[in-house]
Amino acid sequence: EDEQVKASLVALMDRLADGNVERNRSWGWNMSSDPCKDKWIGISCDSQSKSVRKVVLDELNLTGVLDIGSACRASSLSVFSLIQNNVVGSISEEMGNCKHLTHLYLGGNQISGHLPESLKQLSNLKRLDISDNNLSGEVPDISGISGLITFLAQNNQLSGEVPNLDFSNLQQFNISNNNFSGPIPDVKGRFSAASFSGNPGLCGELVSRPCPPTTRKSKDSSPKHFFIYSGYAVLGLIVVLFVAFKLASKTKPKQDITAVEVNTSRRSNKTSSSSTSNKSKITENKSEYSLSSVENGAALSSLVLLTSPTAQGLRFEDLLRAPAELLGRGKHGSLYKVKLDNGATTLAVKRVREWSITSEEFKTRMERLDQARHPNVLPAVAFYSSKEEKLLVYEYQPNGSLFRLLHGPETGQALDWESRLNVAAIVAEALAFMHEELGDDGIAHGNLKSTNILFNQDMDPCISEYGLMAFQHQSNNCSNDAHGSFKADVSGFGVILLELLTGKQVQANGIDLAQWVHSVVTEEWTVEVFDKALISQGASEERLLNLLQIALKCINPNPYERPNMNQVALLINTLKDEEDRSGSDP
Ligand SMILES: Nc1ncnc2c1ncn2[C@@H]1O[C@H](COP(=O)(O)OP(=O)(O)OP(=O)(O)O)[C@@H](O)[C@H]1O
Repeated sequence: EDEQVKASLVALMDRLADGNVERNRSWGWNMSSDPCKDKWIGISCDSQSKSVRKVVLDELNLTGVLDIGSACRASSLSVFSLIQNNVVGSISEEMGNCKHLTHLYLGGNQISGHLPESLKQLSNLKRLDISDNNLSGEVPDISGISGLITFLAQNNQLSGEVPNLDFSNLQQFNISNNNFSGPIPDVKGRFSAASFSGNPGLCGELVSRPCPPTTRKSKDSSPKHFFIYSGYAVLGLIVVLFVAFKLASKTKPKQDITAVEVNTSRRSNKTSSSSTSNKSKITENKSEYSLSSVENGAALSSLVLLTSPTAQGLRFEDLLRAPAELLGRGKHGSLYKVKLDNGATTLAVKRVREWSITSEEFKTRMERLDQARHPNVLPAVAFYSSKEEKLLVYEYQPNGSLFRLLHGPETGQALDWESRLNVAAIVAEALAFMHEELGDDGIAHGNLKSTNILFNQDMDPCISEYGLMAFQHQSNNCSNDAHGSFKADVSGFGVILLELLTGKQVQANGIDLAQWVHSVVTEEWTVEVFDKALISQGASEERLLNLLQIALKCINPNPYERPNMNQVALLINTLKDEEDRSGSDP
């Protein structure tokens, strides 16, 4: 397999160099040497598996033809960068092989032709830069690439409508100087006219050009579109009929998409009888579910379903009846893993005690949180509130927490430096987004720590339990206003960075991690701080130190001197970009 990877890379370089460039012998890139061991120029490898992770060939004056499909045969390739060469050719459909790509930088070349449909298969893509080329045609529908944060396509001849992207998630976006047409979508105030200028066919408030009412009509009336839309209509009808059939076959009338209240008092008798009849199935933790308010049939107690599709049709009695396994008892409550529909759906139910918040306030908070969506923040799917207790229902995340990955039985070996930096960047961005969205509402995370960073099915980190607890640490953070709770999140994030850098637990054998790091740094033994696994993997000491500096800023004892999360995210992203672009690191 290694030989095949090598052959693909050599083929890639043969076409890139294409006889125009006197291929320097010291570059490597030949069948008689090894891309990782012999450090071919522009190649970075995973230090453990010795597989090629990055190809960065920026500014080498390459003038040949791009065959990115070849590079993607190096199966674990995550970064491909070819900025500012004079490479020609087009991007082939074979790019669909690049499933692991997170960064694709092709800016400043002479690449022509259409963007291939296979672009949409790059589901892990975070940054795409195709700016300053000769690309034409429409951009394929890449709305399914949920984690995309950079889309730079300026200075091409691309046409069609503005790509349908999640603008609330994008950090960089530019399609200026192309031939895009039609209305500019709602960019959530994140981008200015400069990102759209030089496209005479675009209209909308942002470019001060009103959209003619016929823009869509004329397009939609073509026979092709008629058939497409009739197809959709028939499909929609089938779905509606299927849903109606499903709903009719259930005993209870069901809920609508948005927050629907299920009054538990009406079925309290059923609940108590069914919970008795199912006792044998339920683990010993079941007693934790015997919510007194439900048993008493309190009129206002209800399970509120939020907008997540997982919540649809969820009933309180289903939760009560299902087998529940206690996962942990934290400071603020207990957490249960609950399996529904014979294990087809697994939920995590958090039971919070002693939270002095009225049911009304709690409801407003939960609904506000439901509106602030970020792909790396786990939303609650439903909640329940009574005077005595609150329940929060989340989707169960099968891949454990950052705490487990760093300190669990499998140990932090599994997480190399690049992955740790990636986790830091993703969590920082997600937290910065939430702070921005919920700043006016004063809702911070309130309890940020590595057990609350969970890995989803794609092994992407997600912040869980956001806004679940009112701010708890005022006394340590000198402020008791909402501002203080955001600064406490920054400090919590700083401690997570320390865990990533040191591989050590926050509190071990009575030693506090932050204090320990401070003392080692003060005594100028800084390198001693870092996780030995990172050093032996050959992680760049300079970037380890840079991340440590950011962590120390975040945990500054004076909350007013801590940066805000936007600043932190920017610093970490810059660091990550440096790492991604560093062709020479091991
Ligand atoms: N949605 C989820 N899916 C899978 N595991 C989860 C989920 N939510 C929490 N966990 C894990 O369950 C365990 C217990 O969670 P819990 O929130 O009770 O603990 P904690 O975060 O240590 O405490 P607390 O949040 O109360 O301070 C933790 O290891 C956490 O990582």
